[in-house]
Amino acid sequence: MSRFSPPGGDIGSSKPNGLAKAFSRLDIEGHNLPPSPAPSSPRNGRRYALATELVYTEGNDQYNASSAPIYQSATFKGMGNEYDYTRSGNPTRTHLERHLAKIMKAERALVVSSGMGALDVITRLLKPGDEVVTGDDLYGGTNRLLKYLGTHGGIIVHHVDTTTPSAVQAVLSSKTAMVLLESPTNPLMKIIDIPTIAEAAHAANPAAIVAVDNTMLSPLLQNPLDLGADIVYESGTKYLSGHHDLMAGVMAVNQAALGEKLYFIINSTGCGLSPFDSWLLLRGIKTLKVRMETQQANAQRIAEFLEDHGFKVRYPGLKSHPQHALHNSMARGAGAVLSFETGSVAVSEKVVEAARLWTISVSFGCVNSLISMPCRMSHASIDAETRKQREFPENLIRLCVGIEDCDDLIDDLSRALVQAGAVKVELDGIRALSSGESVDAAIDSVFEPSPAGPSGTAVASEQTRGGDDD
Ligand SMILES: Cc1ncc(COP(=O)(O)O)c(C=O)c1O
Ligand SMILES: N[C@@H](CCSC[C@H](N)C(=O)O)C(=O)O
Repeated sequence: MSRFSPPGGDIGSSKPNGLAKAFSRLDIEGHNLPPSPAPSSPRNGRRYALATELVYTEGNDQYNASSAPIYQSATFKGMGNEYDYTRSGNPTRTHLERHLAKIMKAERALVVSSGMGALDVITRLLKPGDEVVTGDDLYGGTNRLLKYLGTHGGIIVHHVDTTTPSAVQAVLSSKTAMVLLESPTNPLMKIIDIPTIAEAAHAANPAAIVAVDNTMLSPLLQNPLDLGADIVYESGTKYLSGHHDLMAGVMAVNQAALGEKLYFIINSTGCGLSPFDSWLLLRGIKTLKVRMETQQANAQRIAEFLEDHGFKVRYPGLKSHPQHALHNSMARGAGAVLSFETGSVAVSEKVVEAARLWTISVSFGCVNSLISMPCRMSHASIDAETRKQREFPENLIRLCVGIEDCDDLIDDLSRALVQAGAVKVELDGIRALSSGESVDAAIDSVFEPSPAGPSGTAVASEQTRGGDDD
């Protein structure tokens, strides 16, 4: 029996039930959705809104458990049943996968042990001699895996500026087996024209697979499958789970054959998500909308705050973002990651260290706000020479905005900027240093008796990280 179309489709059941019959696979918009623990179409055929789908899952567990049970079992008794061994399939994982297929508007979703695990599964579709076209701003781990495949797997990888479709077009050919995109990119927040590039890739080679990493936005804000991608994947470690308490990778497709290939690799390599992590991820997904909306609103305010104070800020929610309109044509929001520059690596390090509410940490998507320096942390695996060639700003600070009170976040950031000497303190507030302005002078000006600055400025010269309450 295919794991894709089990009878009944509900957790804890191997028998057909009424739901599969009552709800057509095709909704009114023509989405061909899998049998699922959460019916996509209410009785009038209209699709439920995502907010409803995120929280609504249904099962026919023998005790009517309202929370999907965790099938913490490696093996299942019997012969020829739907489940025999958790590497091949587990009811808790299946429940999550069907729920994800629904919210990702996909025919099939699959979950593995990390985002990198998902990319490993996807790139196992390649064979030696195949060409991959990808960006010049990518998550460091993605860059690392592609470099490994280029060195040891006989894959030819083209890193080009994917913000310029003509640069992509120039390297596309019948040998292009995969186009791998992030939009927004991590950490420069560049926006990629997914529909245009997907169309060009398929024109160059109809068999080419366009894979889009949607980690930055989650299915709440962007659906790359609707934009021409063949595979969308995400690090479920980030927004989908939301609490930095699990690692997961998610893939979704609309082509059944492609789904079967990915499933074959997962079963063969044994990277399927564990039952407990599947359950945790299912729980996290339910609050995706409320978390992301608060995080995004905070991010927008913080991006505007930094821009208003003279910093170069990269956030697609800002009108000044060069691809603001393109982003809005593909997505329903700008997400909650932004990056900005101070103009000096030393100053940026001081800002990161001076922040208190903003935890120094890699990753993003958590309810807590995080601050990092990509070149020292998440992107340190890209060697310095390559970063230089790709004009990666070493002084870049990345902010991953959480759900805290936004005024508290801005106060803490203001104080850190002042304390680090990233700003001049003027009569009417703080201002980013212009290029050539001395950091020392700015620091001196903080220590001089000066009129009160903005909120947080007055304490800046007294507090240090690890001070009074640490
Ligand atoms: C954009 C992006 N894709 C993929 C990954 C990999 O995910 P994971 O850490 O879950 O392996 C990360 C971060 O790690 C990421 O930032
Ligand atoms: N040491 C890790 C760094 C993980 S970075 C996680 C995340 N994608 C981010 O962008 O912060 C590694 O080497 O992979």
